Amino acid sequence: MGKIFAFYGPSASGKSEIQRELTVFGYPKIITATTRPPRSHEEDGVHYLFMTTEQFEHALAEHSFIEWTSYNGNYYGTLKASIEEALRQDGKAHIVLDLAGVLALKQLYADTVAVYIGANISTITRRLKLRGGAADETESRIQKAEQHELSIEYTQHADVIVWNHDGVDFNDTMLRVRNIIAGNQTD
Ligand SMILES: Nc1ncnc2c1ncn2[C@@H]1O[C@H](COP(=O)(O)OP(=O)(O)OP(=O)(O)O)[C@@H](O)[C@H]1O
Ligand SMILES: Nc1nc2c(ncn2[C@@H]2O[C@H](COP(=O)(O)O)[C@@H](O)[C@H]2O)c(=O)[nH]1
Repeated sequence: MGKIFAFYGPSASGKSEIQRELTVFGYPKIITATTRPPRSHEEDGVHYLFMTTEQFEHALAEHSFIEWTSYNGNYYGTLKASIEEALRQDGKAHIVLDLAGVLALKQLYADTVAVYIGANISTITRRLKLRGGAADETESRIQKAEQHELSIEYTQHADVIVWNHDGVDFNDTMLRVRNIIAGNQTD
């Protein structure tokens, strides 16, 4: 049976970059679904399964998700089928969720490893402003980070914490993450 590494943390802490690198190293990514519009570089079936609200609500009515949430006015959810597929394989798969999603996954699959990817607020602010997009959404992401996602209440559920703010060499971040997945380091 496979094992799942669930990454969570504030916006722009580097979760997607880490996932991208892990797929290069052959670790399969579990793709979640969203109704958020794709960013300019994002592809359907690679970054997310991009759905219309109608498609998402239909899947919800069919009980296709093991968990789902609403964030900044968009739905996000984890398809039961994608988790089952990952677990059928013997390898180690990774997924990006919020804390509630991680806890829901852990409840179903107790050996899920929760990996918090953090970055300080100045890094988050800088990276989000660089990403561009709607100013009110950027502000909301910064506020969520400041008020919740950097708090001890949020980080305390992690099995392991990795800080990836400006000044941390991304190669070192990846080395740590790969060691965690290989089982060489858990704290
Ligand atoms: N160690 C690092 N040093 C410098 N820049 C980084 C580092 N890690 C990630 N970044 C950059 O920060 C930006 C945000 O990263 P990424 O999209 O992976 O964050 P995220 O946590 O997935 O964000 P979100 O939850 O908002 O989707 C990207 O432009 C990425 O290239
Ligand atoms: N509970 C879930 N949270 C999810 C899922 N897919 C992504 N996310 C989280 O949503 C926010 C916003 O993501 P973004 O791509 O718009 O920046 C972030 O915290 C993700 O980790 C999911 O299926 N379930």
